Amino acid sequence: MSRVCLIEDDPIMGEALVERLELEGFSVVWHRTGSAGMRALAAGAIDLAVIDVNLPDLSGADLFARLLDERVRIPPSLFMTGYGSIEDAVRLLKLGAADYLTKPLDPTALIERLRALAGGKGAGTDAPHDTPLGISPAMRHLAGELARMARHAQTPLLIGGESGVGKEVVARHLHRLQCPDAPFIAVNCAALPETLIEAELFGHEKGAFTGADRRRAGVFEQAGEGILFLDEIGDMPLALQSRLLRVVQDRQLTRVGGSEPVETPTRLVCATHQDLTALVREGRFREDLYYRVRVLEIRIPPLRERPEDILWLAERFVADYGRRVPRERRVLTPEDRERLLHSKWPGNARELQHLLERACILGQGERLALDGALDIPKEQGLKAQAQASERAAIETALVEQDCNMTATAARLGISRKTLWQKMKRYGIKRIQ
Ligand SMILES: Nc1ncnc2c1ncn2[C@@H]1O[C@H](COP(=O)(O)OP(=O)(O)OP(=O)(O)O)[C@@H](O)[C@H]1O
Repeated sequence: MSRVCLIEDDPIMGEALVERLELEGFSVVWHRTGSAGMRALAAGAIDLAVIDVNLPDLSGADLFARLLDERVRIPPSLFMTGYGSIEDAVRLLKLGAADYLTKPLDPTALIERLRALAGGKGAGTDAPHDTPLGISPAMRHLAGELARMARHAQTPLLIGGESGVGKEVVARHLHRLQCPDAPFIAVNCAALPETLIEAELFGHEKGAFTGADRRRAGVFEQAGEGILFLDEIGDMPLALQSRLLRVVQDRQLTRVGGSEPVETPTRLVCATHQDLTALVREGRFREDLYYRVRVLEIRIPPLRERPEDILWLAERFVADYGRRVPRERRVLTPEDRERLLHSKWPGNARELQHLLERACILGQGERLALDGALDIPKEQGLKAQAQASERAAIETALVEQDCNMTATAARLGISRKTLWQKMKRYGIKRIQ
């Protein structure tokens, strides 16, 4: 059953719409202010939104723009505008709204548009936007598991799965379900130098080591009652594993150079693309910590094992591009879809995302340029693949930073000069 979020302040119209939508088989949550509606949309688990443009606290257009700024995954949204507010409607369409209907509203037209947006299947069926993680049976099941796990707010969770499969996306989804108002802090254990991990995790007291000129909270403390996401937990050095174990066991930590214990209510969510059992057998991961971090466990299947999600993800990535670069709205053709379905996606969702980003950037009009973007044959070896991935990263950063060279270079962690040289080498043009 499709879930509709109705944001409408008029009590009579609101009541009537709720009644009609429910009669038509939709499940409805009704909010009378823009801020309450925004919170509901940000919390996810909504398939479609119907939003009045004139709300008491903020306009529907501002609500939509704010959600975009916060990079919330917004469900297909229909706006209801008063007669004569066509400018608002145009602005909304440019921002990525699905459509608008003018008041006085024709409820039957509204239902038809909602059915079309729910995948043409109507309410009560499995719409493409039914879950925030994917439409495959595996991802639907996983979404259900996460909803249950969210109720056990202190139990550690281990997320397994190949690289790029969406482990952080799943952790963030759990956060939205469990504690959207508390922090979500992500740390990649593989990316931190060994000497820094301890202070980064547990914080340090003033004078704990050279350069520690003030007390600093570690990520555990920063996460507070929220979630600490430790990515690549298999790469954590053994010495630190025992410290982490004590913190998870005792639910308190001691800062580096300190002696006072500090309580930690944080939920630990760890992720790994490695086989932790094998690491335990090889003596590279502590067995006791292994049991402690995997009290709850989920494994995200690779994309090739859930082909139903390929086009679902693809549509989202293309729509994301359209939201970020509204003047360039691209649409997948049936041939594009066919080609995407036939790839094996060894790099999973991340590979699909990079490919589509690149194909959108290179595309023209409504067409994506899948040619070339798709053909990075593995036979060309690691160098060609690394270059293709470097090129995609540069193009993505350029789009995200609106082609601002300084910001793009900073985002990529390289100098402007290096960025220019690489753009020249790859023939990347600044697209304004
Ligand atoms: N269900 C999803 N919906 C939308 N985007 C997704 C989904 N799954 C993955 N992605 C996108 O794919 C990319 C990779 O996802 P993510 O970083 O969560 O993977 P990961 O498994 O944590 O990767 P790694 O093992 O390399 O850390 C991200 O940019 C993410 O936005």
